[in-house]
Amino acid sequence: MADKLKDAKIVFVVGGPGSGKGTQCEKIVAKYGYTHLSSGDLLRAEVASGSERGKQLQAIMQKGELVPLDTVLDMIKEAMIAKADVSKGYLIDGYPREVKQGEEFEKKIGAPALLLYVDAKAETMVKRLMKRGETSGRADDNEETIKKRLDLYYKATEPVIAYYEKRGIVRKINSELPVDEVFAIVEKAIDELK
Ligand SMILES: Nc1ccn([C@@H]2O[C@H](COP(=O)(O)OP(=O)(O)OP(=O)(O)O)[C@@H](O)[C@H]2O)c(=O)n1
Ligand SMILES: Nc1nc2c(ncn2[C@@H]2O[C@H](COP(=O)(O)OP(=O)(O)O)[C@@H](O)[C@H]2O)c(=O)[nH]1
Ligand SMILES: [Mg+2]
Repeated sequence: MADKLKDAKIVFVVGGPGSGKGTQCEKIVAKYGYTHLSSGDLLRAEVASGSERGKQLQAIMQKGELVPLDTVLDMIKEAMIAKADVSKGYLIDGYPREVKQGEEFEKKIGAPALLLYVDAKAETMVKRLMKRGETSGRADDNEETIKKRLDLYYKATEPVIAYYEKRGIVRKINSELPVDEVFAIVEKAIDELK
């Protein structure tokens, strides 16, 4: 099964909550036809299905904590395999959240060619999430959970960036700029891949 993914072009999209990962991924999809897999969206779909597993996930996500590694990884892998015949490449958005998640991904699926590090100040991220929370309907877009998500990001996810920097595949994107200017930097990084 995993053979299907052997030569897949894989891009990790990493950054704090509200940094603009999803926004940039949409633009990459429109221009390059990559398959966008947001780990958070996959988890929210499971919650929305009302399954027993979904109920457990909801409780964890509402607290801003990380769901068990295998759960997310299995979902991503399944979704990747489903698109393997048509996909030009994969944007893995919001994953890995910790170094261990990256290691397991590489064992079970493959190595990333690029890590897009979407970088914004904490203050900017909080502002964007509070604004998004007005309309997103997301249970975790509230002040208390946002704070926990940020803390966990700095503690668990920033080390992921250092880990891949040693391999020379990190491209840091300043997402304080307007969306289109951010995308101009993103395009350069994606173009280098071809
Ligand atoms: N690999 C992942 C991805 C997501 N989550 C859970 O799903 C929640 C929402 O994830 P995501 O949508 O990626 O949220 P953020 O990164 O906070 O940012 P955004 O929604 O703004 O993209 C996280 O807080 C966490 O509880 C997780 O445990 N493991
Ligand atoms: N000003 C500005 N706002 C942005 C930018 N990128 C995203 N946003 C806004 O910030 C919020 C969070 O963006 P999203 O893509 O969901 O971020 P994610 O949490 O990293 O996936 C959204 O409401 C966007 O409209 C950007 O580059 N500039
Ligand atoms: Mg997102």
